[in-house]
Amino acid sequence: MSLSLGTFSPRDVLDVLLVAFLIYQGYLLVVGTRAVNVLRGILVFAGVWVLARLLGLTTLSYLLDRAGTVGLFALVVLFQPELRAALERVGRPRGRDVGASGAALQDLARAMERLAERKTGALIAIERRTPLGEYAATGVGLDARVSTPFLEALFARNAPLHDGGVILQGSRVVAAGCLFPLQPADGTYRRYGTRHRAAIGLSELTDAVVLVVSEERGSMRIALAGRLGPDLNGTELREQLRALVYDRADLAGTLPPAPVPPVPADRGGEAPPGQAPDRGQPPERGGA
Ligand SMILES: Nc1ncnc2c1ncn2[C@@H]1O[C@H](COP(=O)(O)OP(=O)(O)OP(=O)(O)O)[C@@H](O)[C@H]1O
Repeated sequence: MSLSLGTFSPRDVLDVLLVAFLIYQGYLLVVGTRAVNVLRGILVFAGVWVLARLLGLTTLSYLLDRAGTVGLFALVVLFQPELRAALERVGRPRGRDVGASGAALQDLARAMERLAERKTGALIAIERRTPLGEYAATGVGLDARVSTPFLEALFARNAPLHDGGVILQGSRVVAAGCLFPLQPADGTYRRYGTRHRAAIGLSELTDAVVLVVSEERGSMRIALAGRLGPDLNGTELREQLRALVYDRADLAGTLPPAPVPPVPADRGGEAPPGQAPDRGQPPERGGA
């Protein structure tokens, strides 16, 4: 592309617009996921590299040059899930019912309430911009309308697909019995069981809104952007769902985090002074 205005053709404009569109789509794909942090790291790296070149720091520039070449390959490995998600998004058939409706919200919230009342554990991920195809592939593919009885039946004890997570795309249930990535057991949420850590883990790697009903406590919570929110009642759940999914808002920063239970001394931590153990949290377990 020529930089001279005289030779700046409509084709160049199209070229620039397409590149801008691709960059924007890439941004939409990674925003709200851990890839954003990696991108920030790359920007810092690039900044240091430019600075080293400007200042004529030959050894540092040489090292960063070499690291950059290797880094390109490392990026492909590192961003493999995001790259796969991007291709999946491009190849996704159009015209399916991927838009969520108010009726689906009510049915979903009602199902959550009923599951919580009966203390039936449940894990439901709602896809937003990051495609969840790779996680759906770990379970059983479905194509059903979101409805209260259907969701209740999926998680009913002894139901064949009650183990694992369910994935929703808009008003459709697209998979059940799925394996979500577990948040490491040595992280902030180490006192939580695997259902909660799977919810947090998926929300950390994608921008999905992940709902959890605790079998032990009958509580309803939302995991978003790697954080687990507090217990919600039905009204709060509906409000959050409407804002996060059905109005397509980006409220990743506004989800109030759940209080993190103190770590007992026998696990290398101490309860903060004067703080009583939080009996509202899932109890310690021997092995998840
Ligand atoms: N990686 C995972 N992906 C999806 N679901 C999972 C995963 N790991 C565990 N689960 C689900 O969580 C269930 C076990 O939950 P567990 O009791 O360990 O967690 P918890 O967070 O304490 O939840 P609860 O409060 O409901 O007991 C499993 O039976 C399974 O259905």
